[in-house]
Amino acid sequence: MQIQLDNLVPVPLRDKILQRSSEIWNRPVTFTPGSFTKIKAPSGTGKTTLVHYLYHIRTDYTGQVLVNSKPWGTYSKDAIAGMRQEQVSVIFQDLRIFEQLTALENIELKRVMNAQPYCSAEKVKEMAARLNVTHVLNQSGRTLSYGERQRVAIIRALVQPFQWLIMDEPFSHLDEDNANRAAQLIGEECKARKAGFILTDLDNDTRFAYDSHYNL
Ligand SMILES: Nc1ncnc2c1ncn2[C@@H]1O[C@H](COP(=O)(O)OP(=O)(O)OP(=O)(O)O)[C@@H](O)[C@H]1O
Repeated sequence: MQIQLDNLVPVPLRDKILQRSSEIWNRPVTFTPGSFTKIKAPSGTGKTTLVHYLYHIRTDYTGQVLVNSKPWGTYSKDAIAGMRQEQVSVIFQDLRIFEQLTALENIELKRVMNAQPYCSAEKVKEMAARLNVTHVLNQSGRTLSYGERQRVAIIRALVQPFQWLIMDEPFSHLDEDNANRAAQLIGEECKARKAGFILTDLDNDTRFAYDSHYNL
């Protein structure tokens, strides 16, 4: 799955963006399949906006987001749903944990979406143990801490097949040890699928051997 940007500019940020230079906005960008890609930007400059455009849940932009050379908007709802099940996974900044479900149910919901689940239930337990959330798997989403939610959201994103993983500040609620554990797991899972990722963050970091860096 190829993702490209063609002179993408968010309508609400148009004036601000056109006053400065950016390595993402208002220019052609091709994300190389399989590459580990970091997009760095200060708070409030559009990281979450970009992630929502890449996952096609917001479309208030000029220019285009191209998926396999076709604008997102030209795909049918079924085709988009299929791509979100098989080809592109996401970790939102606001995590989107269903509070009426347990942590494990949040993960299972995604795991069994494919008739042939990509991950076994056993594998979920292994990932939970690696990220130190085994003890909260049966706890209500409502009562999870933000750090626990973030780790559950990471596991949930990793139980499906994907060619691209899109992550919006995925370690923002984690201490150093848990962030490193999560990064290691994400890196392994991407390599196992020969998948790439696009990660947004505020600062420089050395958690991954990034193939590409962009300033938003
Ligand atoms: N739907 C919208 N309509 C108008 N303005 C918006 C909309 N969504 C976000 N903004 C504004 O766009 C700017 C960028 O927001 P965004 O959430 O993308 O930034 P961010 O880089 O992810 O920030 P943070 O690091 O604080 O999470 C902010 O000034 C925000 O107030």
